[in-house]
Amino acid sequence: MLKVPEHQVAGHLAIDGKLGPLVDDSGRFYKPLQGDGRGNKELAFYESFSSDTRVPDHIRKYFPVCYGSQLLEASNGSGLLHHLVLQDIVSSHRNPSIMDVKIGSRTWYPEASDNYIQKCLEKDRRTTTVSLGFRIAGLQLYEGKESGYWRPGRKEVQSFTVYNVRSILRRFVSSNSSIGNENSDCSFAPSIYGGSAGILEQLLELKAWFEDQTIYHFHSCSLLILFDKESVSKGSASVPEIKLIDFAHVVEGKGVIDHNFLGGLCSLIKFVSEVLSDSKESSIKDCVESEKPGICTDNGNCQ
Ligand SMILES: Nc1ncnc2c1ncn2[C@@H]1O[C@H](COP(=O)(O)OP(=O)(O)OP(=O)(O)O)[C@@H](O)[C@H]1O
Ligand SMILES: O=P(O)(O)O[C@@H]1[C@@H](O)[C@H](OP(=O)(O)O)[C@@H](OP(=O)(O)O)[C@@H](O)[C@H]1OP(=O)(O)O
Repeated sequence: MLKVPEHQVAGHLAIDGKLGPLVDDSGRFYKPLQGDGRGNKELAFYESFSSDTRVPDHIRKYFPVCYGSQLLEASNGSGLLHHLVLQDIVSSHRNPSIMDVKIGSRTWYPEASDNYIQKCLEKDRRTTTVSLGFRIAGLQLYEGKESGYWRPGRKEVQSFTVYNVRSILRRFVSSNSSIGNENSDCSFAPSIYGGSAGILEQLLELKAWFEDQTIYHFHSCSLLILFDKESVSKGSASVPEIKLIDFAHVVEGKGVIDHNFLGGLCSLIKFVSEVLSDSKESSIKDCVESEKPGICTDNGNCQ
């Protein structure tokens, strides 16, 4: 039984009779092949990527598994349509907080039509793409059983400023995220952004590959960043994940590094690093000023 994804945070949504992705109960994500060649380009990328021996195994974990394509009833009732069959990255998470971060200081690419370049340029300037090298394209923050999710709409997301992005990256890893951004406690930063399996280490591993790979240029791709806040707050291990998605505009690298993506990735790494170091500084300060001063451990605890 196919249904609309419960935790889709950006892109084309299969609601109100529109064409969009669907999911099943066995961990599959079905993305309709988009028109004017974008869908075929994305399918061709997955086929090329999955068989490219130049891609190291430790980098493959940052991409969804692709199971090929399948002819399915389109969500907009237009009949049978080819869909990409992908691993549903979210299916193993109960109440995921998710951020879709579109990487790159430009989402257009030289080979695109003038109209497409104009459309992208206008949005890149209006959002934080040009100023930061990335933009938040969508997000949902789980704020507990009572409050549920904070899911800003498309218009609000596209109006985010540099200040908003900085605040959201703090709010994303805060236990008190439902209150104003200025007071986000970033209490989950050490375990979600930090640590050997944290977001920062994963971003740095991806960065090392992008400093060298010249096979692909990942235009208008997103990094999906997700974790289960509830399991973290209960102290159980919740491995935060990053996954690259949306390869409708990937072009050949032709022996040149993807400096557009790499620059945006470095900028995101800088922002995440700042949240992490701020959270450690405030933990040390709390530790020293607490009634029983102790030693502040690496993951921000005071013993
Ligand atoms: N493999 C996946 N597993 C789970 N969720 C996914 C997966 N791929 C995409 N999504 C969800 O769907 C959203 C949109 O994905 P994607 O960007 O591929 O679609 P799109 O319609 O091409 O978007 P855009 O309009 O930005 O090009 C993502 O933000 C994410 O929430
Ligand atoms: O990048 P594409 O594949 O041409 O599709 C764009 C894209 O989905 C874009 O969203 P984003 O990538 O900026 O998040 C859409 O803009 P809105 O979010 O403002 O709707 C465009 O509408 C998409 O173009 P199209 O409508 O031609 O599919």
